[in-house]
Amino acid sequence: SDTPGTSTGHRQRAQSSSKKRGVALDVNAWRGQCRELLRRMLESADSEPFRQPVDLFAYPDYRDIIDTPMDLGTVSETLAVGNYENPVEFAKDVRLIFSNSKAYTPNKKSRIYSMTLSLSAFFETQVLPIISDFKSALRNQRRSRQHLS
Ligand SMILES: COCCNC(=O)N1CCN(C(=O)c2ccc(C)o2)CC1
Repeated sequence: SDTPGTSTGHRQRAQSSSKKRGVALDVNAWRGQCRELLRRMLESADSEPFRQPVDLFAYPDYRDIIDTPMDLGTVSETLAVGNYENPVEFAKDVRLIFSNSKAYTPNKKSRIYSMTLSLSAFFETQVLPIISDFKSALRNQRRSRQHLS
């Protein structure tokens, strides 16, 4: 505005969440959304083999094949202590669970591998909007900070 002494003319409100195009653009919303997604996966019977680390006494050759074991309990703990910076890092660990299972399975008809397939199909549909909402919130945040005087 041109009234001397007022600075509202060019300053954007640099809020963490602002309404834009009907979506709440909150750069922190992804964490609660990922916790809820994990909760829904953990309640599914398909996640049973993936809730805890692999028992190396039951599968003694597991580490010959798998370099980086991962499980939903570990992902849950990492999220809870704040060690994921964004939903992309979270999705990378969850996807590691599924790629480990695909690498270890002796054949594509194994029961545990088939559980991986249905669980990962569910995961991918649910995590996509979480990641795209986070990226648009980040773009919006950078846009509004950029114009700050
Ligand atoms: C109750 O869960 C205990 C911890 N979980 C496991 O021990 N496992 C889960 C990971 N895993 C496989 O993805 C896999 C693919 C094909 C076969 C035969 O196993 C190996 C077994």
